[in-house]
Amino acid sequence: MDRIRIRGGAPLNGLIPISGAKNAALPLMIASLLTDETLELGNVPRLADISSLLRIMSNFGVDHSIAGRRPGQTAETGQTIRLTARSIIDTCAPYELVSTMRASFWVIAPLLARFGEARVSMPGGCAIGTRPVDLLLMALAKFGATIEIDGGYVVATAPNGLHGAEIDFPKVTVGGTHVALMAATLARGTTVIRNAAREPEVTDLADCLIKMGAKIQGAGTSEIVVEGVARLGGTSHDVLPDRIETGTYAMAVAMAGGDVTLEHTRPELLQFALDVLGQTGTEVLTTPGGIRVRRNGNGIQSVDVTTDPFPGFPTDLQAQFMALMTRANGTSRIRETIFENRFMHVQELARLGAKIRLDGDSAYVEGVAGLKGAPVMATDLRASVSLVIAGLVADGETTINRVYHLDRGFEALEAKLARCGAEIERLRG
Ligand SMILES: CC(=O)N[C@H]1[C@@H](OP(=O)(O)OP(=O)(O)OC[C@H]2O[C@@H](n3ccc(=O)[nH]c3=O)[C@H](O)[C@@H]2O)O[C@H](CO)[C@@H](O)[C@@H]1O
Ligand SMILES: C=C(OP(=O)(O)O)C(=O)O
Repeated sequence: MDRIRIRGGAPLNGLIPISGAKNAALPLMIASLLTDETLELGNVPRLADISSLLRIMSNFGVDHSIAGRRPGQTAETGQTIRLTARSIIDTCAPYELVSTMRASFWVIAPLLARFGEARVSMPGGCAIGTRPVDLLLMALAKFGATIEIDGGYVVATAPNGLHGAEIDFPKVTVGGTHVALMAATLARGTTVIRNAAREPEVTDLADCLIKMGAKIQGAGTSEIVVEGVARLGGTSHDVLPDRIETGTYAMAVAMAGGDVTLEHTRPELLQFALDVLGQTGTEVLTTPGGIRVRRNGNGIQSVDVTTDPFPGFPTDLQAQFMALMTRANGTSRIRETIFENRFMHVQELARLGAKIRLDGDSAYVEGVAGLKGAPVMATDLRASVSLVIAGLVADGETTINRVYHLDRGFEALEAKLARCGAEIERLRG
């Protein structure tokens, strides 16, 4: 299994290109199941999760091709993937394929909406809490689907198609909103989704669905109204920039010090997190195509944060921010309100010398003068990258095991950091 080795101490200076968002690319790829025409997606990141979803789509009989690089494109431009779900031969998503990744469960919505049936294994994904799918199933039942659980699979049927529905989510769910949105596009009549997730990835999916012919209003607000249509067509769409990757590198610069421009990204995708970063004493400036992050000489101030649905502080940046706070002046309280078990990085950060006390949904991080390199291992994607951030300033060598978690969500992580001066390398095998 690959490992990543970092020698801490080097500041970061230069340019980091931000990839397309994993959490937008995945539902966009799934949306291709809603039409028999071709959906062309640009700026798709090269990630393990994308390959895993392509395997699942191939299993259904979806044709796909990855376009060659066009003139003017660089390795950082992202890949263009064309998906055509013309003749679907199977509507079952098996356990072996679905168990590695949460988003793959969402195929249930377009399969049901277009073919009237789906058999999908209960999902996997990052080990950050129990992560039930009750709200997704509640939404599908409201559309008129019959839902049964059989041998670890959700079996959903709607032989006469779906009908529009009033869906009130009792809590904000990104996956629930994606599923309801996709199902609603082909349901007969009007659907109203209340307490919808406002995450930019939901808006990106809605924008693409609208280009495919869907009638959607209100995406990006907490009430989305969808007028069902008989069929959707193909289109071309570029995946929006990855706000979590953007925030991760911004925090890495805040931690290591230096001056880095994050290219091909947009500050409004993570304004709350950037404001928090500003409060830590890091300079954050908007540039024409991205964000410039700078911290030279001054210390890191502790700041309290609470994770919240968008536009609040994202749970997917909580671990990275905690890594930053391990070196801050003073104590920071970090409250996790989205997932009940998203503190798996605490014990690994402690191996590097961090002082963190857990109390219910809060971590109290007392900044220390220095961290010391050590072998560490993480159990999920964002936790793994928080260890990279800590490793950037830890004295000596930090080796991060189980790099496959990082490969799920960070494209060319070592190359992007090494180009800015980090001493980081992948040890293969
Ligand atoms: C692939 C992808 O986009 N993953 C993101 C997505 O995950 P995901 O879509 O799984 O997260 P949700 O927004 O659905 O989860 C939010 C909360 O709702 C709960 N819940 C959810 C569904 C349900 O049926 N019942 C229920 O109780 C969850 O346990 C959690 O406590 O949004 C999360 C919250 O921003 C992010 O951390 C993940 O990176
Ligand atoms: C939790 C994440 O992914 P998933 O929902 O696929 O587990 C994530 O992207 O941080």
